[in-house]
Amino acid sequence: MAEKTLNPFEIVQSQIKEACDALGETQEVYEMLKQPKSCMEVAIPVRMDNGELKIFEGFRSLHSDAVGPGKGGIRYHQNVSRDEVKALSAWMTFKCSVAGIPYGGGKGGIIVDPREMSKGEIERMSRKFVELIYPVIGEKVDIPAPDVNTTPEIMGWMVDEFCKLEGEQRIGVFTGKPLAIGGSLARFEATGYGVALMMKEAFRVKNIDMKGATVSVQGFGNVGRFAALYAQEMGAKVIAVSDVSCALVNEDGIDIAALYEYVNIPENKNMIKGFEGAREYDRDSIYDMKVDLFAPCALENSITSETVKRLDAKIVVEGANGPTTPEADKVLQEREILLVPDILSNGGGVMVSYFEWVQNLQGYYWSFEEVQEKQEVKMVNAFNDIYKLMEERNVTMRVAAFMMAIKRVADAMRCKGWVK
Ligand SMILES: NC(=O)C1=CN([C@@H]2O[C@H](COP(=O)(O)OP(=O)(O)OC[C@H]3O[C@@H](n4cnc5c(N)ncnc54)[C@H](O)[C@@H]3O)[C@@H](O)[C@H]2O)C=CC1
Ligand SMILES: O=C(O)CCC(=O)C(=O)O
Repeated sequence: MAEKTLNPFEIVQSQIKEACDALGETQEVYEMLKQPKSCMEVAIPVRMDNGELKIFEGFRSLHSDAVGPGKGGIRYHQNVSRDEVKALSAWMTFKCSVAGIPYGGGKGGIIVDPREMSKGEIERMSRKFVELIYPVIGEKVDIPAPDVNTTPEIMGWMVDEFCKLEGEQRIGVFTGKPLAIGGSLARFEATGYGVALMMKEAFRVKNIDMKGATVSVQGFGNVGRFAALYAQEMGAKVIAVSDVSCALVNEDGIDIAALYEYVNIPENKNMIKGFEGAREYDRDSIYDMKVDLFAPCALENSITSETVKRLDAKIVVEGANGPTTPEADKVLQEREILLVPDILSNGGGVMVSYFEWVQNLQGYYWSFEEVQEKQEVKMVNAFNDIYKLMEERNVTMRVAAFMMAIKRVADAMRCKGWVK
């Protein structure tokens, strides 16, 4: 049977509806949350290296600022769309709420394949994008950060552009910056580290010893590589990883630290293909691995009604945003596979972005260990609260996470008199 929808915006709307119904929330709350407050669309002119002028389409969506300023990354990808950015901004509202940090949700994106551009072209496009979205971002308005294909270096150009327009230092307007200009220690590792912490909690509640437990990770970018690295450090055996180029399998465990070094060699272009410590398959073979835990850390719509049939795992921990479709969600539930949802499990990134922002505003910086300790306490508490709610209300962990998130946002909207 074909999927009802793979449109992430329709998917997030269905998730909001399900949680509002389970909470017995008012129609007003649903109406306020089912779409973003604003979504700016911009045409970004970029002079390419060959002298040609190209126009790229970009977006910045602010889903909600009920709890605080918008917060969320900027994605560069050829499949970015207005609906995708709107959906991602809504997930940010609920992710920040679950994380217990004082932000709403925002997200940005440009329809572009940065692999086809030079560094100079990417820099010019990034700076122009900031100039165009300048009216809707700010340290206390909406605070962007990295996402797919955007890096600390790009955040550096962006913050520089913003501060020039502002005429003063406002470095808290972007997070995920390089350390030399106000980035936080442990931000680069934060999302993947958080995913690994959530793996640890999931193994605990499922009574599976993490030492020697088998794990597969889809995606070996910022999130996937640190999820795999920390999972291995915590004792798990990462037997398969994949990225756009291929899947790598080694039943004795892949040496993730060595693979990390390998992808960082410039000629390997950030890809795992050609690594010698494992067998190579096509990238979708990752779905066929028998493992204790599968972590999708690439893009949306990875686990669909089709691919879910191939999964043989006891736990799924979502590193990506929106990797599981609602139909696949139901199948996982029927098969009693525990799913730790994205708005909880990949919240480590925005949590440490929040710590970066706090450090920027206070002008005083914490050590790597201090940041990771704060992150661990917050994430483990959130896991336990959501797990408890799941048991009490006999719902999935995703519905429980949405219920907790929506309740907090609804309370804020009521306090401001926006809804009854
Ligand atoms: N970077 C961050 O702090 C956060 C990222 N996320 C989400 O995590 C996901 C990954 O983001 P990043 O790691 O930052 O992006 P990235 O650009 O660093 O890496 C993406 C990875 O996915 C791989 N990939 C793409 N298509 C694939 C496919 N069909 N099969 C297998 N691998 C594929 C790429 O090769 C790359 O390894 C996205 O959904 C993003 O929104 C969520 C929270 C925070
Ligand atoms: O670090 C941030 O502010 C946002 C990260 C992000 O875009 C996400 O969690 O999806």
